[in-house]
Amino acid sequence: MTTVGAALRHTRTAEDGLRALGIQGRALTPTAELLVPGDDLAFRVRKAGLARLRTRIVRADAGRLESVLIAGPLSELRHESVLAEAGGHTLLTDSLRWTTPFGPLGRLADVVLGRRVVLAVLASRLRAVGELAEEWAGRPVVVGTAITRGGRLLVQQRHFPARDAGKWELPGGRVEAGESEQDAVIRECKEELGVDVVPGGRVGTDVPLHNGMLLRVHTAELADPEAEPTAVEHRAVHWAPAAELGAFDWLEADRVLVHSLRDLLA
Ligand SMILES: Nc1nc2c([nH]c(=O)n2[C@H]2C[C@H](O)[C@@H](COP(=O)(O)OP(=O)(O)OP(=O)(O)O)O2)c(=O)[nH]1
Repeated sequence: MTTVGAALRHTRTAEDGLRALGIQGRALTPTAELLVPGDDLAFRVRKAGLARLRTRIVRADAGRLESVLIAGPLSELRHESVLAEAGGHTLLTDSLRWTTPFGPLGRLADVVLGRRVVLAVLASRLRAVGELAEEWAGRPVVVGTAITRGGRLLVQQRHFPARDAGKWELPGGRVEAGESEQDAVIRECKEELGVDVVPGGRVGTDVPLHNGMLLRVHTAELADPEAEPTAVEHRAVHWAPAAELGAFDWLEADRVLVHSLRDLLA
């Protein structure tokens, strides 16, 4: 489900899903490939007689992507995509609510044109999400660990390789052959921080990495709450409150998880 969640947040899904129908859509925030709250999308929808629309992502976590209209010829538009596990599959439910400002005539255009376009866009987007999620599903996984204590998150500063030196990340590393993700979390935290942790659930969506792997973050608590993690392989470790999380010079992939990590602490 978290891989589907990542595909749903990917700018390629938003753009390709629409392009297939001759609708031009583009993410206005190209710095991240996964959309984060605050990112805007711009659309030009000729088929429905609508000129330009601009929407803003207001939520992007493991189970939900939400956007609202911020400019365009509708009085209101809200799009929610909700993911749920269903018998080994991931179920995606889309709901779109919009209001046209043109009275009865607008409502007629809605029924005749609007709904048809919306359904076609959703079907095309669903295909794009499925393709991307399938492409990522076989990737090797890097686990990241969100260790929390007293409303703070443990973050660590990399020492190497040179291009990442000074950047901040979560403890973790590659899952080895035959190892479960939870076991990898326990092993990496022992190696990197010298502490035992108890893994919990998941946080945020997966994040595709440029090296062909998939970053997947698990929550964890210290087995001994009094234990002090130390920087065994890293330059520094730090317990960060939610308000500090936006200020770190994160590895690029972690940046798109900051809002989910903040929610975890809230
Ligand atoms: N551990 C960790 N790795 C991350 C994060 N974000 C991110 O992009 N990565 C990338 C950096 C690396 O390309 C890859 C895993 O790196 P690593 O050096 O921690 O993994 P490892 O211990 O298994 O690697 P190695 O030293 O055995 O070569 O994942 C993160 O938050 N934590």
